[in-house]
Amino acid sequence: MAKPTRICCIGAGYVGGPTMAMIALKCPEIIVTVVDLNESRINAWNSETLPIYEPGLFEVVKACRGKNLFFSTDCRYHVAQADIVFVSVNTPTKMSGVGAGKAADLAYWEGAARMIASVSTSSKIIVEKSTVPVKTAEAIGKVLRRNCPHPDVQFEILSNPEFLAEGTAIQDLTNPDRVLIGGKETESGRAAVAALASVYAHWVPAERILCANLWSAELSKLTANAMLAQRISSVNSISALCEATGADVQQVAHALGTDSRIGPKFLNASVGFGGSCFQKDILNLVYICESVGLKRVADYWHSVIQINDYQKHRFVEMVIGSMFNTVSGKKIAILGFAFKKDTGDTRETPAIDVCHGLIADDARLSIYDPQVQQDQIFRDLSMPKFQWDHPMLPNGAQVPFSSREIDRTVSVSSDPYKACAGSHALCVMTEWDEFKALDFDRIFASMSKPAFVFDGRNILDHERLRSIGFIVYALGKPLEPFLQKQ
Ligand SMILES: NC(=O)c1ccc[n+]([C@@H]2O[C@H](COP(=O)([O-])OP(=O)(O)OC[C@H]3O[C@@H](n4cnc5c(N)ncnc54)[C@H](O)[C@@H]3O)[C@@H](O)[C@H]2O)c1
Ligand SMILES: O=c1ccn([C@@H]2O[C@H](COP(=O)(O)OP(=O)(O)O[C@H]3O[C@H](CO)[C@@H](O)[C@H](O)[C@H]3O)[C@@H](O)[C@H]2O)c(=O)[nH]1
Repeated sequence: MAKPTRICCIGAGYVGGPTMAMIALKCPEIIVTVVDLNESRINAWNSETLPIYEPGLFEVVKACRGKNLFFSTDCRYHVAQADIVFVSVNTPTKMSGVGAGKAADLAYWEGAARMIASVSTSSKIIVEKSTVPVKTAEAIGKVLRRNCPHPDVQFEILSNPEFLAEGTAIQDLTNPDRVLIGGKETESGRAAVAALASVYAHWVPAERILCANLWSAELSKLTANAMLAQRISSVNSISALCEATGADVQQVAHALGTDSRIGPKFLNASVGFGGSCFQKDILNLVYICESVGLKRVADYWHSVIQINDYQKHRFVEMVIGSMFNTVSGKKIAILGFAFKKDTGDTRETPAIDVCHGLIADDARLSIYDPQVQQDQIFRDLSMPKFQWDHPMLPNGAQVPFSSREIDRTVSVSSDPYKACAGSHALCVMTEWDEFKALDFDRIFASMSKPAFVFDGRNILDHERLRSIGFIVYALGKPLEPFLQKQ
């Protein structure tokens, strides 16, 4: 293929929007259009308030929007025009039927493929940007070929998984560790890989553009997420042992991380990992292993999720146990609801499970997050698991708590001091920088006594808090006498 001049991306979400904005910024001669069925999302991309919060994103979008970057709901038209079609639709965990609770739901992907086939009158490169099970390209190829009415139209499918993390998307896209492109080992496959590589070559050094076969690229993405999550579960499991023995998980992690074979990143003990990817992708990996008869391998990766669930339960038990085994009727401030700092995304945030655990014990929660709105928090707390990633499905599955129960027990505050006033305890759920700068003398004075801090992210100055008078639980750190079981 000659140098691509028109790119269309199906799916204007956390991946499609930022990745296409970066391509448009770096490749001014390419027309990039991001399409989505969700009209309000597209309207937001065309407005001054983008649909996602991501540091630096607005500046990139503003620099190209209306020049070579466009957002539209006219999916069929823009796909038909494109040389390269990225598919960046959601691939959530299946909620029902075969593989429910584990397998990836490829319904959105298949819908996109059928649409591409039906509107294409010219050959195209189709790029899997979504995270998909290994061998998806084969299935999608069949859908494309069987549904396209024009026999001359050829589709070359590439796997080009995305490794950006939310909150640092623009940084990650500007300076990626690597760009991975998988393609068929045929002449046309290699040509397609070269065409896509030429897009990234506008700003990514050649040695960081890795080429692989299709199945290796697909599997690398699932494995990368599984291994990142595995590091967190490993250090989180050790955080429990630290509390039991008087070791300090941050000191242990530092000692481990200075071994150049281990490295220092992704060793921060936490209340648990969240986000739309880790759990979903590990469950998908587990399902694939089970499907090919590798039960021992499936069990190994499943244990990463089990430890993550254990960590969240352990945190709830610590809160309730420390507060004399009951939080019934007690106000507890929840600082942070997003799954990590610098994002407003709440998908699979550990805060949901912790809040549910506390509500089950009849606590009254007062939640503050600088980027998450009240309606989102209420939706998350009254929604069944996995429903968050099915934006187009009607409601219906069973909810853990009714909306009425959530209304009765939860309030959301736009001011952290109001959230904490009158509370018995505050729980740090997200590592927002602004929490470190709060006036804890003022907060302590406004709280019931004994006043507890449960730091699920280890971001606060625990010694200072103790000197103010707080009882402090710091995850994976030696327990102060008040918190030790007799
Ligand atoms: N969120 C991340 O940080 C991240 C990072 C790397 C990879 N991924 C993967 O990328 C994919 C997309 O993730 P996301 O977070 O951007 O999801 P998202 O839910 O934010 O966005 C997906 C968008 O696709 C749209 N869509 C679905 N079907 C469509 C169709 N047939 N036609 C047009 N639009 C359609 C939806 O309306 C939605 O706006 C997933 O497979 C995910 O696992 C996500
Ligand atoms: O040492 C750590 C690092 C992270 N986390 C938590 O792990 C979760 C995930 O964090 P992170 O990986 O930074 O964010 P994501 O946006 O979920 O990004 C992951 O998932 C994306 C989607 O597949 C991939 O593209 C990225 O490479 C991968 O890092 C969050 O809850 C973090 O708080 C920890 O608890 N301890």
